[in-house]
Amino acid sequence: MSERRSESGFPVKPIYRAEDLPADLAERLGEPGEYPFTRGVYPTMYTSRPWTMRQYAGFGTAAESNARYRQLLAAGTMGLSVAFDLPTQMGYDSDASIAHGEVGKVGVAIDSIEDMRVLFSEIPLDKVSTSMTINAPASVLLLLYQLVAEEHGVPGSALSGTIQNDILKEYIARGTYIFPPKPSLRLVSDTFAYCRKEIPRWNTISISGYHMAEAGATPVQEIAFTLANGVAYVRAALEAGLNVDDFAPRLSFFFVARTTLLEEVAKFRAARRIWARIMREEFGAQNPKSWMLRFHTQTAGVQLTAQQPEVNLIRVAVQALGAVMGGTQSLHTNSYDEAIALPTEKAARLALRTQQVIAYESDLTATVDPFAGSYVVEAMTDEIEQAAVALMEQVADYGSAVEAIEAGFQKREIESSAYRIAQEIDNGDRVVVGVNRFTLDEEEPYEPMRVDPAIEAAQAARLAELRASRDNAAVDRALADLRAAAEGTENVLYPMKEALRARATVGEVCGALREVWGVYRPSDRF
Ligand SMILES: C[C@H](C(=O)O)C(=O)SCCNC(=O)CCNC(=O)[C@H](O)C(C)(C)COP(=O)(O)OP(=O)(O)OC[C@H]1O[C@@H](n2cnc3c(N)ncnc32)[C@H](O)[C@@H]1OP(=O)(O)O
Repeated sequence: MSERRSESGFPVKPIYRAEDLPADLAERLGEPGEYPFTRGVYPTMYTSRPWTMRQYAGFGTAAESNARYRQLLAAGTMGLSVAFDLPTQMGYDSDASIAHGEVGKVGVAIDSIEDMRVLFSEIPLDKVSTSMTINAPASVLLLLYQLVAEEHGVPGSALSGTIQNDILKEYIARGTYIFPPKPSLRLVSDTFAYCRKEIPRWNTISISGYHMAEAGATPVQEIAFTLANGVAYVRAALEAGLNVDDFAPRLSFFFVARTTLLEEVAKFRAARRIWARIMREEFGAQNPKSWMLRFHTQTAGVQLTAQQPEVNLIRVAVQALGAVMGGTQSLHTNSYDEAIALPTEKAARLALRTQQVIAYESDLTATVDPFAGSYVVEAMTDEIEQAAVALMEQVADYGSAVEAIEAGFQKREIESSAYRIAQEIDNGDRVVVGVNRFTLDEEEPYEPMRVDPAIEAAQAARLAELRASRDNAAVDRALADLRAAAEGTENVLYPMKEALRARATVGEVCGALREVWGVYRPSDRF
């Protein structure tokens, strides 16, 4: 049999022994909840509270998504995770010509405070933590959330949640960027500063490797490029005059969980250790919370198959086990039909049930970091750590993650990994059950859920009504204030909030910033 290799490309030995453990294992491990956090960020981990079960959802109108969130909460989900449609993610209103055909497709369409009000209607914002997958316009959606919470009588100090707000990986892998890197990083730093004062429990960013992994990154590339982006955000915030311990405790991360469970557990442990060291040693952070890498995990969508979709239930369970054994803080388990279309209600429920079985029927919440001391997992943790640190040094050789992005480095590296994976699937070296082995002659029919195309017209009508009923002169004045702040150095979130309160739309606010900051055009070196 040919030599087995891990996803990161290292040989995997048939047997690991005590001699594979480092001599200083105890030091590398530390205690749970203590530096370097190899064993997890909290001393008690799931023995006192399981991870947050947080299912990413959103489609169609705000009213439809609100109904799905309430179903999820009733089914036992512990936090919300909002998916926005592409026009919202790109900072365009539903009636913009560029939005045509995309309204409400991959997430919910949000144009103004009026949609946001509907989205969170009858949801207790002082109790539920809400994650919003929004990047270039992250500050805009966060302020809309805060405005709606204030209407519910919930102050910013009582809000908890996360905005993805990770623009650098958009340039590398996800694609929903608007502005060039420099003003984008300024917007990120402004958001850090704003949240520290106004919404102190908010996780201001979710520095994400997930999308790079979906694009083909290996586990080592995933954590190295993500942590390198993290370093770039920290530097930008320091350059903007913030103190490291004032914002670092609220940085969070987001990774994938693949079916290669052992390597994934090692990856999570290695990532925690690298980040702790960088924050303490390189940036001199004093607050232990600044050293903690807290992360959300999503099971690997790219590994799901349209063929025999029920098999995905099994894949997701294996992937979720890896996330839990790796110490995730929050988890989304994919629905088995996600490779085909938006999840149906039943599929979404089953995905959540997968987490509940792990949390409440298995013994994984009874003890912390079950793989500690495992010959293979400890060896893999060290191996991934070393390789990721070496790759981060390659990024640093460009100056920072930003210059490496501009030179196309991360994208090229990820693409060559993706090519290797595709070749292995094609030639059968990589087994994908139901696709290149154990196939059926005829697939069973499956009825996917579809979004009603009529919602585009409905959103456009709502917008026309909004523009007719608001004080447009007040909106223009507020947008002028926002532009002035963007031209200067004042924190843009304060005038932005006033514009949104006056019912400026997401598209208008982003449009005002586009006028000042311009838009990013990727170099053709990619
Ligand atoms: C693919 C798709 C796309 O491309 O469109 C996407 O991107 S989907 C992307 C979707 N992304 C997401 O959904 C991101 C989700 N991310 C998050 O929720 C956050 O960033 C997170 C990873 C830090 C998790 O936050 P969380 O609130 O759920 O969980 P935490 O671990 O912070 O726990 C909540 C509170 O309980 C406390 N707590 C928890 N466990 C313990 C314990 N064992 N002992 C003591 N305290 C504990 C924490 O300190 C915290 O309090 P306190 O707050 O007071 O400290």
